[in-house]
Amino acid sequence: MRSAKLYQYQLPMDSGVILRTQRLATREGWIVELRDGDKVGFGEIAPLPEFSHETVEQAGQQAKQLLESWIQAETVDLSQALPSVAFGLSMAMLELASELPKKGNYLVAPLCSGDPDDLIVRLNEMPGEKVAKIKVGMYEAVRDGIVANMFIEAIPEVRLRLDANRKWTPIKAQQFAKYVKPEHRAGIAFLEEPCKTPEDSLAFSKETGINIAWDETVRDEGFEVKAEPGVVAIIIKPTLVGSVQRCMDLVKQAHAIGLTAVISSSMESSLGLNQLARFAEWQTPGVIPGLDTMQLFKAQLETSWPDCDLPKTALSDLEVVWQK
Ligand SMILES: O=C(O)CCC(=O)c1ccccc1C(=O)O
Ligand SMILES: [Mg+2]
Repeated sequence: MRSAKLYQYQLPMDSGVILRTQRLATREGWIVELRDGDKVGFGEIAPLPEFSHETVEQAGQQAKQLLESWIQAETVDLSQALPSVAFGLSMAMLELASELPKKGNYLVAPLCSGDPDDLIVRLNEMPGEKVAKIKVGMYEAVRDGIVANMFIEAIPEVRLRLDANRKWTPIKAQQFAKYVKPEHRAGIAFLEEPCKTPEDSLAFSKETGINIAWDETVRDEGFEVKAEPGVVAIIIKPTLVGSVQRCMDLVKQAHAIGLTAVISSSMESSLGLNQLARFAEWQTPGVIPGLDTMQLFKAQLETSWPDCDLPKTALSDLEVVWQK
């Protein structure tokens, strides 16, 4: 006997969270709960403003329709579903089928969006591989180059993941590269999406010898995983990409040609983030995921994130907006 519930959540965010052009004061989304006999599975559907093409309302609408068919039918076709809906529902189905392993990779790449000194402290405390993620392209390219150089000099074994989110023109990207000494360029594991177009990013990598990774490009229409000079990784943000199956296909294709696949957050609540940590441990073992986004919230939801002291809202405190 199947039953399902859709909960609505709103969680307060840290005051400094800016997404592209807007401040994100509250994170909003839906949690699905699927039950079959004594089995249960949860999933989070949370379109990210400025990144997802669908709104929270559209995702909620579609989730209700698909839940309706899940109650009635054996299988539900998620191939045409909105990415956030496909991800949340497929994750709930995976958990319901007891196919999502319990063990998670909570050793995330510390994200530096503020004071570089904080990051130095966190990196020194980090066991094993010292991987950090730094946003670049927000201020002067020259400043970004100096910051990257400083990190590599301070922690010689560091593996930086820099993320320009397609902000630079070829000239700006060159200005950045000029400040990273050639002998330090290996300290950059990769630079995500340096330029406004993939072509410019490929040219940048060729000219500078700095490895790059695709993130936005993975979500471009017609994207295919292929070997390209200078490209070493693809970033997979499941909420923006789609179903668990689609994400697993991407990981498999990346591995087949020797690329690193990095599972990354789209600012899911602690419930969704925990599932991503489990998904990352399962699908990309040994690779540090990009999940250091709990610090951007002021509250957790249902599942605790390791070592996080933020107050927690239980699912039972949320409004159930649909159930069958
Ligand atoms: O990838 C990570 O390490 C953290 C997640 C992250 O950077 C991010 C999170 C939400 C939306 C966009 C981005 C981004 O890649 O810029
Ligand atoms: Mg990015």
